[in-house]
Amino acid sequence: MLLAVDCGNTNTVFAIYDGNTQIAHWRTSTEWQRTADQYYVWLSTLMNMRGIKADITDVIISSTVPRVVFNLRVLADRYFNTRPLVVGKPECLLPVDTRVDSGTTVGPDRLVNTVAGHAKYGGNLIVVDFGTATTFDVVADDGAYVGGVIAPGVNLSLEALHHAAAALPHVDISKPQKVIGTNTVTCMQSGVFWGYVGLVREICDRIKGEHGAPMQVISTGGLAPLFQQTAELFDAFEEDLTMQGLRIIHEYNKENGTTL
Ligand SMILES: Nc1ncnc2c1ncn2[C@@H]1O[C@H](COP(=O)(O)OP(=O)(O)O)[C@@H](O)[C@H]1O
Ligand SMILES: CC(C)(COP(=O)(O)O)[C@@H](O)C(=O)NCCC(=O)O
Ligand SMILES: [K+]
Repeated sequence: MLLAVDCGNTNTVFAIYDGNTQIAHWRTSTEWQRTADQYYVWLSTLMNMRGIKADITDVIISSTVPRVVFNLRVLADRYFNTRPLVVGKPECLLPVDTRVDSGTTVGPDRLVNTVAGHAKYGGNLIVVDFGTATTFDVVADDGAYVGGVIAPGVNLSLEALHHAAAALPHVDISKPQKVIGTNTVTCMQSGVFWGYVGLVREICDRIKGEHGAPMQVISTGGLAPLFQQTAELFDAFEEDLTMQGLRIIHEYNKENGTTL
């Protein structure tokens, strides 16, 4: 079985695959200090609760937080006796090209989203991932990652207002019924929610204009369901695009004989 780990700046998701089938997934907060032993206690408890036998033979990791990779490597080595594939490392092959400025780093989550988007929807895509940051990944006709956009995340924007202004409280995001807020909380929610709807629409329109071919827009990430209610922004919603991509990349490396 495969253990796939998608580590974002806020949350880390672990998923277990038996072949192409996802058997379970669990989410924990991202903390670079967490040790391999701590991960294992947490993971094995959840696996036992679901009656999943721990016959993990392979591990694949995508992490936007470089520091957590060390302990995840130890987890794979100590408890599953395997060397993990780490997306972004030279030994991890990708089934798509990356065409960006030389010497630049692309977030592994964006590469993984590109792979999954291409596998399911072909080329000419914009993948919008509502995570800690909101990323727009542009997938070319042939499935290559050719760049994109990084915008401050939805919760990050609300937190920034709260931290910078003494009278603005911590507010959870939700879709306000009206644009005109009648109290501080609904004013802030309106600014971020409707501001975000505008941001997504404008960025996608401009990407489509520059790209010069019709494109499909796919949404994913923790806060994507919130914007799914504004249906006209997206052609499709994928709950776990990054996980799907990790499974595909693992399979690709197996088929292409990567020995780890
Ligand atoms: N179901 C949810 N409801 C509300 N907020 C959520 C939900 N899931 C995730 N979030 C929040 O959305 C943001 C992005 O989450 P996530 O996609 O897990 O981020 P990342 O991949 O960057 O770690 C975080 O601020 C997180 O707290
Ligand atoms: C843009 C990101 C911070 C998004 O991370 P996330 O919101 O998933 O935690 C991450 O993809 C990253 O660190 N990227 C490196 C720079 C780049 O992709 O160009
Ligand atoms: K993201």
